[in-house]
Amino acid sequence: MNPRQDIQLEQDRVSVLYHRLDTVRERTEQALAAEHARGEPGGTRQARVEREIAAGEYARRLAHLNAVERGLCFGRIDLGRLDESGEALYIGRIGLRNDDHETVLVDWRAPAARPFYAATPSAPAGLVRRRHLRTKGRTVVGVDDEIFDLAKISDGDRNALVGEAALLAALERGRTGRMGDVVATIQTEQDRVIRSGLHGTLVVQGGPGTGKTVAALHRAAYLLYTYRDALERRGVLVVGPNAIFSRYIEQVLPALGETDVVLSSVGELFPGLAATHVDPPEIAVIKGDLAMAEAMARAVADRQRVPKKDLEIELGALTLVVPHAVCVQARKRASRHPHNVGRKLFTLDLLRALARDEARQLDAPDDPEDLEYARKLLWQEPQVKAAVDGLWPALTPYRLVAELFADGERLAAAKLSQALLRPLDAPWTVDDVPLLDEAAELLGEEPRTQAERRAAERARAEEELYAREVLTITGQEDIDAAAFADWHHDQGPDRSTASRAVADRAWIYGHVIVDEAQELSAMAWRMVMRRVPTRSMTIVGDLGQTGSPAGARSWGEMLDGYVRWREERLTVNYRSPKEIMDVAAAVLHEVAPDQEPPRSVRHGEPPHFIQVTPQTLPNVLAGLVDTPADGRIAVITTAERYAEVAALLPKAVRLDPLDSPVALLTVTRSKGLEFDEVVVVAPEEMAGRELYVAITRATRRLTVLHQGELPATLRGATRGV
Ligand SMILES: Nc1ncnc2c1ncn2[C@@H]1O[C@H](COP(=O)(O)OP(=O)(O)OP(=O)(O)O)[C@@H](O)[C@H]1O
Repeated sequence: MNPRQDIQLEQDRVSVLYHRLDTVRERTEQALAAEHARGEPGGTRQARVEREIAAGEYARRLAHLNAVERGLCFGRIDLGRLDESGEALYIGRIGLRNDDHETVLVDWRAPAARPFYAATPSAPAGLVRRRHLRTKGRTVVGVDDEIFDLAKISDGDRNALVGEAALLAALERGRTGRMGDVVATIQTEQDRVIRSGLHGTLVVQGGPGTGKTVAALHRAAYLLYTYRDALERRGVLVVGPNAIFSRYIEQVLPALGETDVVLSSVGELFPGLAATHVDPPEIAVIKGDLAMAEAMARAVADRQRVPKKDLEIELGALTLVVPHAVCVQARKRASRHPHNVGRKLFTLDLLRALARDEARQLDAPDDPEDLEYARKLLWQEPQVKAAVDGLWPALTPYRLVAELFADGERLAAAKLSQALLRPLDAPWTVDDVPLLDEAAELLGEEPRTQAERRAAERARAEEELYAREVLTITGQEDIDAAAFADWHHDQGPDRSTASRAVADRAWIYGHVIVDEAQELSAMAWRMVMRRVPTRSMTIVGDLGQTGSPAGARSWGEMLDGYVRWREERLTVNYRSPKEIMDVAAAVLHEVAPDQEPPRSVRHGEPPHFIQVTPQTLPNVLAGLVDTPADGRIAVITTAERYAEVAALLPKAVRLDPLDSPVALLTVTRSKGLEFDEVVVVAPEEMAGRELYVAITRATRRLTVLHQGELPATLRGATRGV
């Protein structure tokens, strides 16, 4: 068959698949419309609930069907023989069946699709051919074949790329400013990461551009497909380095049909706060150290005081007294509990003692009911409240941490450095967030919230009971009563698992993915681990790129205390051409000699090195960013140089870095992103690891502008160029 016939053959098949998609979509739309039509006001509560749940399910299904329009089918595998007797499976973004319930399209995540990604010439997994279909809209524009012929395997084939032509075509495309999915071209080593089981902690170590982020996101989609029952209710959390990064990746999962995943950065993990400020390195190191957990406990204990002598409270003509020993005993009893729970016990003990003293002074009989009444009255006295607040105040995490850092004596009591001192109204930093979380654990809930929670639990139990009844009456016992109650409680699909999870600090996720994980401090790990007691996690990062002074130098250092983890490595760089990666490898060798640089799959332009002076920098920079380019440019510099360079690029600063044709970023903010062209300004002022991150953001062209002498590692590289 010649290529045109192949394309025609596949076009026929792809047209059938789109036709099927249209049919399924139409049927779902009709079913949804029918549910809405039934939705006239009135009817029993039970009927309304049934309608709502069915409509929600259809709406979800419809959104999913709409999401897979682009690139519905992208692959075909042939098993057995390449003639009529062989079997061909088509691989796509979702699974489809015909009216006879036969599979006509295999979901990329289904076990049957696995050979499409995992087969190599030396281990073809029963395949005789793998075919990538290139489509534009609904039209097949090309096919790329790999024929597996065991007789002709060479050594080089053992490391072969899956669908090399399709892969290279995907990599050559200009970047859009948003990460896209790669379902059609997932590589074998990435496939291993994606399909690794749900249980336990998987660490994925890989150099820049090896597809750690993209593989982690496809893994989320795979896990949700394969373990939907286990994950749908608890949800999946993806933690990234900052909000720009979250926006950079936010389209990947919806394009794979998954919308119910929480994307967050460490600065956003405490509900109600979105911290972006960063501390100076020496402060970040202190706040990130695990010793901070004990210091926070000391800071809380410091807010649980007793007077040096007896406690005396003047109430009109009376002076009520609580003996010192009673105060000490009350504190001892209460301090075994979280602070805000302890406050209640402490208060009760003091009120008891005060009521007894009052009765004694008034010669009143020692009657338990009278005493209880007296206690209640005493609690209404402002002097009593003020005394308790002075000794054992009700605290929120914000108040505890803000007052700790604003008071030298409190810092000293917690055995913390005075370097942490700052104004009471200082903005919250990213490194404060794990401390607020720690504080929330130590403080426990405020009594009022606890009462609210109990009420909510009662209401919840009633809802589940009601849901069970509805499902039994309507003969839908296969639907999970708790999920049904959730849905009903939330009045439809709007309040999804994700939106409930985001708002609840104590939410426990079914799986947590941490990206750029090398940047997390020990305290940040402590916070993340609270959200996933099962330790079902995927941790992706690169120890060669650690920028935070409180970040990881080894995975064991951060993780061994929590879990026994397994590791996969990604070794191929899909982002930067070999010429750029060679320069990066020299830098890596200097800063992290134990880390292996990834192998690039493409060739391109060698990097350009230009020496500038303060006088020539504006013109040189303007020349680089003004030249009409067919892609997106990032200018990357240090935090110290940012303002100076920003003055030269006012437009770049005004626009969103992900949408602007020219973006200006500090190294920290460029983490995880990529651009067609990168201009590095002031490499001589960057730490080695920063330099490594900056130069590995480029997909096509790298220009390095240096004023002083080039860093030694780059000097070697220029000689080779
Ligand atoms: N199998 C693939 N097919 C097509 N493109 C791919 C594939 N794997 C990775 N890429 C592309 O390579 C680029 C780098 O991927 P990604 O950002 O996931 O790498 P990373 O390892 O997270 O990098 P970094 O450590 O620098 O953040 C992205 O544009 C991604 O889409």
